[in-house]
Amino acid sequence: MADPTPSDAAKDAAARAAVALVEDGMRLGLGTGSTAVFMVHRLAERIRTEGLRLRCAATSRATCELAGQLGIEIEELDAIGWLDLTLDGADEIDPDLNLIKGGGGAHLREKIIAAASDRMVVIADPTKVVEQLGAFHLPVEVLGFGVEATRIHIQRLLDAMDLSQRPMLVRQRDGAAFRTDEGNLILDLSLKCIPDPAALARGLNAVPGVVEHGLFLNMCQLALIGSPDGSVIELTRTEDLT
Ligand SMILES: O=C(CO)[C@H](O)[C@H](O)COP(=O)(O)O
Repeated sequence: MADPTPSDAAKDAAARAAVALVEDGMRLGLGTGSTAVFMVHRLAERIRTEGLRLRCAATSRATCELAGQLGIEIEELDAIGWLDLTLDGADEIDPDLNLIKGGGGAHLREKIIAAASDRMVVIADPTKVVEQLGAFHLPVEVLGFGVEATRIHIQRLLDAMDLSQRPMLVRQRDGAAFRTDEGNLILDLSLKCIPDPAALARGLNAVPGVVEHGLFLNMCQLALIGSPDGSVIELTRTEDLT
């Protein structure tokens, strides 16, 4: 196996800190992505060594498969009902802990799981912390049916909001359109910056054919930012401190 990179060490540090928040009997949401992979491994370790009894729901097929390989039983969200805590990665984190997610194309299930949790804790390396959201492309999951009409609606919305935008691309993988776990397409929006994420979220939510976008606003209560030296910084929302 390749030596761990500084970025791996940072992700693992954040993952360890997040898994330390897990208590026996909890109902957990397990996120998706390379940082979440470290978290699932660390969680499996704690289950093995401490015999934690947990009920877990996964945000993607990939996480479900990994958890299964590591001996973590995954249940349907509806079988559990509600979750105490969700641990997930992010593509960008702003000072209010608003997020862009969906780099892995799993943001639909990720948002449903996070919204069904008392608490969402995000884990990341320092490259994900930004002053303003938008340098990372914003993923928008759309139905395949009428995708061109949906694209035109979104373009009009972006024009009306004066959000500069390179051509909106249907995400590709292995030479074909990428399909999400739900069988939908993803449009990646290159916006450079998003001055008013709430207004953009409202606009996207109103477009027929949009299934879910990657803006996670007011959902995350704590971000754990790992560093390659193993230290972890905790970020909380400024409004939660007052
Ligand atoms: O939203 C996600 C998947 O849809 C991931 O959490 C996000 O892309 C971060 O991934 P990584 O930890 O690999 O950087």
